[in-house]
Amino acid sequence: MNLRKKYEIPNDTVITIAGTVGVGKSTMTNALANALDFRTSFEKVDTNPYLDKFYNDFERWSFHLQIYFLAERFKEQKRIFEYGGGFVQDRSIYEDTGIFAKMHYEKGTMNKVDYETYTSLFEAMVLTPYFPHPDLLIYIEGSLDDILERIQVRGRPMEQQTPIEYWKEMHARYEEWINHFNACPVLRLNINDYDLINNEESIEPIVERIASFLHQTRKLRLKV
Ligand SMILES: Nc1ncnc2c1ncn2[C@@H]1O[C@H](COP(=O)(O)OP(=O)(O)O)[C@@H](O)[C@H]1O
Ligand SMILES: Nc1ncnc2c1ncn2[C@H]1C[C@H](O)[C@@H](COP(=O)(O)O)O1
Repeated sequence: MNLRKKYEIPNDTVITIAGTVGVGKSTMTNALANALDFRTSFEKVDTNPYLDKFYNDFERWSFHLQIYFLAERFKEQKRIFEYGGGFVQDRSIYEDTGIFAKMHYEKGTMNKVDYETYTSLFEAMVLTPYFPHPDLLIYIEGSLDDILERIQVRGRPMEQQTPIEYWKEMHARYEEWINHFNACPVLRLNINDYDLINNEESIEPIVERIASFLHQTRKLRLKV
């Protein structure tokens, strides 16, 4: 059944899914798009020409990778706009700068000049009135241990071989980042509160929460 109609979710809605690597964004993107009959926008991991190289040598490839991701996400943003919304997006553009680029700069694996070049490009592209922000960002959170286990189970060698310290640092940064994020409304979900793998039905209460959240934020926006 199309839950979008049941819960009166506008068909131009754009939902973006945020959260650390392995937390379950792609799984949520598929389940939600399926339930709402929306299109999906995924990060391309297998065809990314820099990702493997990046995991082997952060310093050498972090700038190239950030530019690649920025270009890819911007193209996706354009596609979403051209369709007039009705999308679930796997990972937000805000995480590229707020988590990844910042972390690599602060940890010394991206140099200052590259970081400044990247952030000025990001700001020119994203921090403009012409850039449409999503209607909702769903932030998925879970314990570090659960996430490390998921990374192992999923089995991308480049991630499995990365030291745990990297994921620990990222996990802590995500908590800090989401507590200050204000580019669009945020709905937080904990991975212990649903199980999309073993119980497909568990998407419905999530859709219900999304609907009530969207109706509230849209009403609030109409009032101001
Ligand atoms: N609710 C869940 N319960 C158990 N495992 C899950 C759940 N959601 C996702 N996973 C598993 O966790 C791993 C990472 O999920 P994925 O959606 O690829 O994460 P992300 O896109 O955030 O990196 C995958 O192996 C996936 O099957
Ligand atoms: N902006 C990014 N910088 C570095 N690495 C990134 C960035 N965006 C995604 N990634 C990596 C992290 C994962 O290894 C893959 C896919 O992410 P996932 O959270 O599994 O969807 O790309």
